Amino acid sequence: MGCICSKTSAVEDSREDLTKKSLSSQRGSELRVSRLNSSKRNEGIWETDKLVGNDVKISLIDKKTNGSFQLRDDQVGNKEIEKPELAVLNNPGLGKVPKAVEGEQVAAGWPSWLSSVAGEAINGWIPRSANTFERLNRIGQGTYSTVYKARDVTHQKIVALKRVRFDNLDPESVKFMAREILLLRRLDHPNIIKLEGLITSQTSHSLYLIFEYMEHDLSGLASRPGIKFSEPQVKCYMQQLLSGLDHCHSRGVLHRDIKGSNLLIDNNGILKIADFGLASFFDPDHSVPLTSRVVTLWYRPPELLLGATHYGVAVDLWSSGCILGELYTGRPILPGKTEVEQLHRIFKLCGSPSEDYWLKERLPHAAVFRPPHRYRRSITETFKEYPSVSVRLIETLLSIDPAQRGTAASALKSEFFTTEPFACDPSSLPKYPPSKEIDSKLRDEETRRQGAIGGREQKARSGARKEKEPGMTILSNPYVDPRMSTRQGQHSNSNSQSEVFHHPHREPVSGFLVYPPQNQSHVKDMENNFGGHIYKRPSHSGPLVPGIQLSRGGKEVDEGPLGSNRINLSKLSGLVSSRTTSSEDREKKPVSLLPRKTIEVKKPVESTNNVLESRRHDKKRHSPRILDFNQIDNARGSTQELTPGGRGYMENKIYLSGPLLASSNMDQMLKEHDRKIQEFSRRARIDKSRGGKFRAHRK
Ligand SMILES: Nc1ncnc2c1ncn2[C@@H]1O[C@H](COP(=O)(O)OP(=O)(O)OP(=O)(O)O)[C@@H](O)[C@H]1O
Repeated sequence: MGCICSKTSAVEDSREDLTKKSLSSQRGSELRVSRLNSSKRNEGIWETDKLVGNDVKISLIDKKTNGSFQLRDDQVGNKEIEKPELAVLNNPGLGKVPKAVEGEQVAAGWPSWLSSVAGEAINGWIPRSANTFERLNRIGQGTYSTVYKARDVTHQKIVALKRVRFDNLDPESVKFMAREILLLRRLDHPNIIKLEGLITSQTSHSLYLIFEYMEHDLSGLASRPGIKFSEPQVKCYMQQLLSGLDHCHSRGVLHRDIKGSNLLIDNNGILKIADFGLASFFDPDHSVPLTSRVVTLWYRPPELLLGATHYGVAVDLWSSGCILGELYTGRPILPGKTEVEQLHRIFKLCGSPSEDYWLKERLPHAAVFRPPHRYRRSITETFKEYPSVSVRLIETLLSIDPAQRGTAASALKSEFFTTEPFACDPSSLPKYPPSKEIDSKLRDEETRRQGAIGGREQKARSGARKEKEPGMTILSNPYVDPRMSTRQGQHSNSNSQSEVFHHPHREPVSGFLVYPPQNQSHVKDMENNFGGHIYKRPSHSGPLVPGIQLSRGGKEVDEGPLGSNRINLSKLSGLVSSRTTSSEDREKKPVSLLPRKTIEVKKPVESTNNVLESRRHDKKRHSPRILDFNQIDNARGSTQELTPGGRGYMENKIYLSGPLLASSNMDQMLKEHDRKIQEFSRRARIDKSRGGKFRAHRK
């Protein structure tokens, strides 16, 4: 709650209603505005900016920071404005600042393409010059960025520089990037990565975000061989994650991409939420449609998979539940390869939604994704080896109904944190060598390379023998990812197709390791629950998983749910939540050999407050999609039937050669073949003796 009090000069201290008329008359004049944002009251001097026709679109400019916000119609006429900043930030048009400010920004060294489109994001800051940094090594490679370790020569400290990929000639692309900056500037919490500044120049076409340097990310730590997390350590990480999320949510920010590689950890055990590239402002009281194509697939809640466009904090809580499960089991708990498989895994673990849910939520893809039969919830059984308080928190966070997931604040008060063993102090955590997702990827690449060399040598040795074996089965399964063996210390046989959920304690491998098991029965449970599929680590960082179709730059070809489309489930991979799509991406035509069943999906109404989101989707190809949910149940663990990227069997190169003809026919065919050869050589001899030229086509 907040209120606009009065004009500073004329009506100081006298409250005045915000009517169209009063604001109109105050145009260009100063207002003193009190804003109450959660527990904190902010004061600023505001100036009315513009009125647009009869449609009241009133922007107020904060004179202190030059930030602006736009009043919604329903706020006009009220003295009290709740969280006014939300109105600005959900509206991409308000990244702009007045021309005069733009001029000042350019004079301060900002490039005009940035100032003209996203002036608000850089307001009050001065760009840092690239030559005050010494770039060291590359420490992160995302879909949308490359992250470097660097030395800030001016301040003599190590920082992380994130070079964001965007097209500076495309205002939408710039605004999208600017939103990340704007969001980061609004957040201030020990468990949220701090944006310290920006590097660019008037003539530069690129932009670097300067962050405090963090030695690890949770994904990197998890995949480091030999690292075992204790119960207090799991609680310590979860406490920090939920505290950071609580701060985001209380400031009206949804992260929308909580996953291990976005949870950074420093050498003092402090966890910070990073990567706000998919984050968005939201206002629980004035819900506006948002895209459902967010959150990396394995951490994406069912409502988003079902196409929800009105959602809130519960999406981040679901992802946190996945992280908690992962901390215990030592590996991702819902590693789907396609959206349909993801939903299937969710239903198998969390139960399928109730009749009420389908009726109440009316989700766009409900008719398409509704499973043919009901699934029983099996979280308690699946995690029965783990402390009951932890399982209860997993149960809450992984509720199918978003309303049942509670809030980050309520999770922080749960028995998980109030019963022993308590969360440990971050500073007491073990010190690890630098561990980043990129390190584990490099390790995995090396393993794969070694595997390939070994494979070639092996092939050379056995090649002659193989050639003499007609009808031999050549199986090449691109889904078998050598990283599996790195991460899990298992599946040395690359043709294996079954997922075994080894208990971390039994299997001394990398991952989140906690309690010793009492027995091994859960391993079987996990096998059962997870359908025997090989899992791949979803990543924003390019197609390390062979066979998963990611376009150039590692971006998924996103066919967002907005638009009158047909759904192609073989194509609905969505491991990555796409932010932009190149024209090249759009031209790619995936081949699917799956049986086709097409369904029309209605285009949801897009809010004007969500123009940025919708424009991103407008750019994307809206080609037909195909769906067959039932196939998942029939898949019996075979990855052939789940073809991310829609490449189908052909591109997976699964050749099953074998006797094509009955043996009696074969004898006859060989005899005929022999006869023809003899006939040809006889005619060739005759031709030669006649001095004529042998013509192969002669009969
Ligand atoms: N402040 C930092 N300190 C150290 N490493 C960092 C920092 N920020 C990011 N990284 C590393 O870079 C990786 C990629 O960063 P980030 O997630 O922000 O980029 P992205 O392009 O959005 O990636 P993604 O495709 O996963 O969304 C992280 O997983 C992390 O390992």
